[in-house]
Amino acid sequence: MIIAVDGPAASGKGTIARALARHYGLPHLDTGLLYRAVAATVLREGLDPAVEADAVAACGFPDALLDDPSLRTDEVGKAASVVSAHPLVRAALLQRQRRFAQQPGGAVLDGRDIGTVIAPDAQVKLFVKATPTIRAQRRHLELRKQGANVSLDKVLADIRARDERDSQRSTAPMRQAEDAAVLDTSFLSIDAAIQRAVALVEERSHDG
Ligand SMILES: Nc1ncnc2c1ncn2[C@@H]1O[C@H](COP(=O)(O)OP(=O)(O)O)[C@@H](O)[C@H]1O
Ligand SMILES: Nc1ccn([C@@H]2O[C@H](COP(=O)(O)OP(=O)(O)O)[C@@H](O)[C@H]2O)c(=O)n1
Repeated sequence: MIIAVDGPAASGKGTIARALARHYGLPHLDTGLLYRAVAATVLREGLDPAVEADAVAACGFPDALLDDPSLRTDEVGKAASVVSAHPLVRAALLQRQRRFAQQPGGAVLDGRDIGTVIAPDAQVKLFVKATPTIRAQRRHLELRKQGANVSLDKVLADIRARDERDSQRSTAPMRQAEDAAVLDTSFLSIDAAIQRAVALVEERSHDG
């Protein structure tokens, strides 16, 4: 079974995807990390995320970089959103994600375009969302725990800018697949959101 989990920043899609992978004993890929690895490589080399050739040159990053906690910073997230708009960057990362999705036994992937581009035939597609204010509060808390000193207003402005860039780009924009089930986590605890996600997977995987 392939489970595709998409949604905007800090909606809770990673938390849900990890929990589903555990529940069903499936491997999980956080595809945002691939774009973050490209972005971190570009920034480290003093190159410009907005220049497509600079970002493409960074697509050969070593696998070990995916475990680096510095990929989780806000600065890298923002640059990831910039590099991910380049069609050649998306093309360079496509096969790796498709191979992961199509491994025998299935997989859980989370990102922005899993249900629409990477695994359009996935048996189960979830689109996880929450209001921008709630997502900003969650991300703010996370950044504070990392020791970052940033205001809630700034985090909210960044979330809105990222939503805009991710949904307006021409290649593989973030959007809900027509056959995706929406899971709004705004007023759900983490446990309740996971329970709801498992219930949706059960419903959908028995449908067809
Ligand atoms: N339903 C929820 N209620 C409260 N906090 C949540 C919920 N889901 C996730 N979080 C927290 O919000 C932050 C972002 O969640 P995450 O799953 O990483 O989002 P995404 O992968 O969509 O960016 C994390 O700190 C996570 O623990
Ligand atoms: N499948 C994906 C996953 C991430 N991305 C991009 O990568 C950026 C970082 O993704 P992420 O999932 O790590 O970010 P968060 O949602 O955790 O903040 C996003 O803003 C997207 O621009 C993408 O374009 N396609």
